[in-house]
Amino acid sequence: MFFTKKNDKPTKPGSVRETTQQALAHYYSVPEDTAGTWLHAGDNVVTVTLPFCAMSQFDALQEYLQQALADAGCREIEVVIKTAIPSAQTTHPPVNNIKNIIAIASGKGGVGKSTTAVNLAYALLQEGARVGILDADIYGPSIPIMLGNPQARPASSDEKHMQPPQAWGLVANSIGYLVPAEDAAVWRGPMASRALKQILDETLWPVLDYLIVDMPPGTGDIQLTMAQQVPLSGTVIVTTPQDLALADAQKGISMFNKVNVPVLGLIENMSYYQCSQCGNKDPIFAEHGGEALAERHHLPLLGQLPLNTRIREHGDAGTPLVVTQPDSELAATYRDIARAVSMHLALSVPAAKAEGHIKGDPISFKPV
Ligand SMILES: Nc1ncnc2c1ncn2[C@@H]1O[C@H](COP(=O)(O)OP(=O)(O)OP(=O)(O)O)[C@@H](O)[C@H]1O
Repeated sequence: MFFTKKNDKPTKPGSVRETTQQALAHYYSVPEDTAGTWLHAGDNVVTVTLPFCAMSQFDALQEYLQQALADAGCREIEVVIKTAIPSAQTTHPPVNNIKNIIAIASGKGGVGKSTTAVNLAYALLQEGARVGILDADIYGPSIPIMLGNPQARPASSDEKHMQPPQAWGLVANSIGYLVPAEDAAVWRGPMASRALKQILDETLWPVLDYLIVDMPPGTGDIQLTMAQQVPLSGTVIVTTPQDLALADAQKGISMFNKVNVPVLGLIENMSYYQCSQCGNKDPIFAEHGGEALAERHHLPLLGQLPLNTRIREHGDAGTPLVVTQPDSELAATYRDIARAVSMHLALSVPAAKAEGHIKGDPISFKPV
């Protein structure tokens, strides 16, 4: 896939810039012109500024580029790798301090959308991005429990704006922090979407590369209104491999297409059961469902996650797996998906022309 490392190397000799450009294009399977826009070649230093987060690959990428330069006879060149994530263009005005809002959606309930949203948010954080999460699941907010801070309350000094709670470096806001569950459960559609917009606009978000929005399940009026109200850079659809979930995921794709929100790809959750004792993989639902759906819509399958007891246990305990077991194979899979989401957004959605909405310190915000 486009976000994984290739084993063979280009051998053509050339200047520092040309060699680095070719090697970088090869490493990420992108056109050379694209790789060229990420490069600055100075006298003895080449600086690569990636428009996506991929911190776990920095060492390997640096070594790969250095080797390509050495092979081309360019010696003693320092390779510096950085990340600068741009704001993607959106049809609606952006939210202060947020570069990109990515919705995590599913046509069907219970497919693991919230679990995926939380672990993906931490995986993006581990890949070097600044990340927040917004629980838009007004009727069933589960993010506070999954972050282990259901008692947290956003602080407010002016009764108008909220300082979002934090958990392990992730800033978060949720209707679950603000009103008792039984109150929100009886809200009608317009009130629920107004509440979401209000939380989004009235939270004092620090500068974020990505705000992950955990959408309510389904493709009804509420979801449609929310998708229209929030300036989304893109959406990721979570599905399981069964036919029923796939049919609903298809409806989700159509809904976002209708409101012109780019669908960045699919994540197949519970792709197979993985025994926690022996590691054996068993496709208990169905096989290749996500792959087929992705192919049909010309979308990337951004990753596949197993049905694994540890994922559920960590979600229930409020100790997200990616945070508490960062060295596990599962956490590495979430990071692969995070890099794929970030890279796909950077490559497929044009960057905004200006970033006037990035103001810095949220304390300096003027009341709206
Ligand atoms: N890959 C997985 N392996 C094991 N359990 C999982 C996995 N993904 C999610 N779960 C579990 O499945 C249940 C439903 O997950 P989650 O709440 O994330 O789904 P959802 O799609 O957000 O649900 P809702 O539609 O209610 O918002 C939870 O108990 C969660 O821990």
